[in-house]
Amino acid sequence: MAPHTVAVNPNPVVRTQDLYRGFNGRTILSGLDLHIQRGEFVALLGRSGSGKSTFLKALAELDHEVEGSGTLDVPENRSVVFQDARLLPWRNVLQNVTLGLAGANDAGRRMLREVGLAGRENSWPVELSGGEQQRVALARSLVRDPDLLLADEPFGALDALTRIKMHALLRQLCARHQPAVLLVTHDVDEAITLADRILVLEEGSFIEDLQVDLPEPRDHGDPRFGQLRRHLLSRLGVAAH
Ligand SMILES: Nc1ncnc2c1ncn2[C@@H]1O[C@H](COP(=O)(O)OP(=O)(O)OP(=O)(O)O)[C@@H](O)[C@H]1O
Repeated sequence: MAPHTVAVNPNPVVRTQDLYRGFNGRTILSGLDLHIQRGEFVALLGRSGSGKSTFLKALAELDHEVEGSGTLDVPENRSVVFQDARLLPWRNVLQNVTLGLAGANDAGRRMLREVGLAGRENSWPVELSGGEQQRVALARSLVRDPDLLLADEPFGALDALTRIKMHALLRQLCARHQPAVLLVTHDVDEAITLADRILVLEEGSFIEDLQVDLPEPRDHGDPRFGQLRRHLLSRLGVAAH
């Protein structure tokens, strides 16, 4: 596991420099520098309240109420997935996927097929399970072919089995569509399973920036998986057993 070194690429998809964010005079992010390259899958770990969502919202430019400074370059074409699917209940599945996109029905159907929901185009959100709703949310994000996918605990509300299926699906979809990804998660195993690179945020700074050089699909029984898990848990202040 080598420390991450940023490849020389003059055009990262995401670039932050000296990024500060705070609330009511309290600093949450204190001068973050980060580059994310096209196709790079980055997971962001950190204790509760460390500022993970604040950082993700900064990249999504959804943080209007915040105090801040620094440089932020993010692509226009970006999608955000949250813990809840946030589907419109009065639109069917296909309409939710293609919301705001004219003439995208064929692309929407293709995307629904990719997430395993072919034949459910005319279903209503209320007729879907939580995992299916998150598949629709992923389809809605990826049909826009985003340069940047921002995901804030997207599987946090799902049961363990569905989460495993969604991990495989997300990896496949990202390999195919190649967006840069920032995934915020509390789950160390999820981060190691999915990411090319893992950041740990603590007291406003990245205290870890690790490249995950494990073969795919990632094997939880691989001793290197366990070693990385122990290291990350200790950096998060949790004793691993
Ligand atoms: N709108 C806000 N107004 C004031 N303080 C805020 C606001 N949003 C977040 N904070 C504070 O900023 C800090 C970081 O919050 P943030 O939600 O980014 O943490 P997090 O790492 O995502 O936490 P969690 O893992 O619990 O979701 C917290 O102390 C939180 O209370």
